[in-house]
Amino acid sequence: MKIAVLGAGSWGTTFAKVLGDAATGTDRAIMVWGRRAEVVQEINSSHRNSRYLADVALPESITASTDVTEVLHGAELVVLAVPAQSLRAQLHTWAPHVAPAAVVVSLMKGLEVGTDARMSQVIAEELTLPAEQIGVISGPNLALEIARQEPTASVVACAHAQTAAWIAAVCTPPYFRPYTNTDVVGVEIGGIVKNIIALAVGICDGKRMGDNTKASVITRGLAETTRLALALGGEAETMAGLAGLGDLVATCSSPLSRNRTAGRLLGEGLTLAQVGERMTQTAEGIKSGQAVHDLARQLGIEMPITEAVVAVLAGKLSIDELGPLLMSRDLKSEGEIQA
Ligand SMILES: NC(=O)c1ccc[n+]([C@@H]2O[C@H](COP(=O)([O-])OP(=O)(O)OC[C@H]3O[C@@H](n4cnc5c(N)ncnc54)[C@H](O)[C@@H]3O)[C@@H](O)[C@H]2O)c1
Ligand SMILES: O=P(O)(O)OC[C@H](O)CO
Repeated sequence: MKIAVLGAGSWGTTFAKVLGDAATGTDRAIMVWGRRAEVVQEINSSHRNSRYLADVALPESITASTDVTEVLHGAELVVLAVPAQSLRAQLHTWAPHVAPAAVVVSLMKGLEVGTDARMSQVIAEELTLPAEQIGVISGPNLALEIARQEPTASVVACAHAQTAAWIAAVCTPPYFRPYTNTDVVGVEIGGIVKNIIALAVGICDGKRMGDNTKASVITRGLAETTRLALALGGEAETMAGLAGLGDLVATCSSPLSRNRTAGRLLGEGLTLAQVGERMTQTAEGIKSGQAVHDLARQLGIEMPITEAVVAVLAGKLSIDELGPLLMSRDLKSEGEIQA
């Protein structure tokens, strides 16, 4: 079996390792596409990607190339792990090389700015694939912890349960346990919005705020994530699961999170441009925030934390105004779905 992983960053490389470790001793071949020749060369010569994963050793079943034609040739499973805003343009180039029967899986947690499309929708449009050939993997999945083989659960979502089960069976090494779900919308929305909530929690960290504040942001963040997911046809149970609550907790708690780190730097007083200079990896919430905000507006969904974070990112609200703005909202019942 050949598997193509497009994207040799933190999560793409880690997931290639998951795929390799899930099939030790078989003839599975995993080929990774990377933009940077030096990263590709290091994977091939030393079985490492030190730029993203320090000294983690990669399985020998993984090879890499900068030539996407070679990587996609004969791949029955194609895994996508590039920044969300770059996916559509990349797929224009990649589409002719994807086998018509291939199953394509998104590892990405972003919403496309301008179209408000989820990554599974971008894939369906650009590759003209049916829903049964498109999967999504999301959950509390900080790449470095998984690369270090720390036990982790995740969610494999596909509208067709059989495809989800097939994908899950392919990516189950001893340290990674995927659960299946047919709620693609809910799984994607959980992964997208938690990045924005993590920016807010990071801002709290940067302002030296305590755990009550952060727990309040996380919990109300889950409430607004759930409102958006339900409005789009997602399920409440998904938001209480690994791709909802689970990912929100992991991302908002971990110093490894790029989104929480970006928020912390903003909270410490850096400008967005200065944060961008410091970050060497993708913090999807910074760009997806605007798309989530636009989508919520269109649907008439209140997402006050997202709205406030987006206003901060746009320079329309100062960090010091953020807390008072959220605290001065009208009082309401906790159970109000549209609150
Ligand atoms: N790192 C994690 O812990 C983690 C976990 C789960 C999901 N994700 C999601 O996976 C996706 C990829 O994240 P990552 O952590 O691998 O990011 P990363 O920043 O570590 O790597 C991104 C990769 O994409 C490449 N890239 C950058 N710009 C590109 C472009 N314009 N076109 C093509 N390739 C480009 C980079 O060279 C790099 O190889 C994101 O949506 C992220 O939210 C990440
Ligand atoms: O580092 P972040 O903030 O992109 O989060 C990584 C993963 O999505 C956590 O599940």
